[in-house]
Amino acid sequence: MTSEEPAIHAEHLHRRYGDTVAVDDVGLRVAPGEVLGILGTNGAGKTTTVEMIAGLRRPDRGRVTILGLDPQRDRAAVRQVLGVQLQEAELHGALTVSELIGLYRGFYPGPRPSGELLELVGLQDKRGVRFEKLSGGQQQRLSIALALAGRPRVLILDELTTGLDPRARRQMWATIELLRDEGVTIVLVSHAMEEVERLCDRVALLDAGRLLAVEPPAALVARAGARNLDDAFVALTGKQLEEAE
Ligand SMILES: Nc1ncnc2c1ncn2[C@@H]1O[C@H](COP(=O)(O)OP(=O)(O)OP(=O)(O)O)[C@@H](O)[C@H]1O
Repeated sequence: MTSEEPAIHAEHLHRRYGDTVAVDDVGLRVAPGEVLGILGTNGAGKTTTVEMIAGLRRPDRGRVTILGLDPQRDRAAVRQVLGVQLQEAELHGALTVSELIGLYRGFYPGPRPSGELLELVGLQDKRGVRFEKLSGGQQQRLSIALALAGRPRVLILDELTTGLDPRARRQMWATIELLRDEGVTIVLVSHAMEEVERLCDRVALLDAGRLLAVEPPAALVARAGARNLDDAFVALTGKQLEEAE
């Protein structure tokens, strides 16, 4: 980490649902241009954490800034710099791919061209197809294109490639690499070790709402005395990470 201002700064985040403590005192600093992976078993608190970072869920305690802005208080300004793809996007099913892309591009002053967005997610030949007629994987790819419409400087992706076929998954990785080269700061919630090892500068390990470690993948493997990230995850959490396909 450098001493420059972090792109994302989360401090002491805490969130409870009834009796369940979903996120317990989580702090993260993500440097500009960094790709941070968030790994954890089902229910570890990954989605709640990224929703709080994105300003979509209010923390019970703690604070977040994105490029120095408060995602709750400075909503309009944050919307201009942040792209978010969440697990289950709710989009208007009767609108076509082109219409949805046009709608989202309209939110931003200098949006990415439609053709470029479609190419980034491999949906060039689906322009005229209604959202409800797309396959699950295609809907997911469209939600990623929509997250990229405003050329975000910070991007939050919740399970980027879960449910995608191998070809679409590789294409999505290439897209992330391209955005990384453009200097976009990316938070990537993932269940796929190969994805995390390939794309992420550091990995945040969440378990039962608590942050166990934030380190480069290789450092986590070394610290756990493991052979690979899979084994390191088991060694550090005592749990097996199920691949959510
Ligand atoms: N809206 C909600 N109401 C009640 N409990 C919730 C709600 N959302 C999440 N939880 C609980 O909070 C905990 C953390 O959930 P969260 O979705 O953040 O985990 P996750 O790591 O993203 O899980 P997954 O890998 O399954 O997506 C879980 O125990 C979950 O059951």
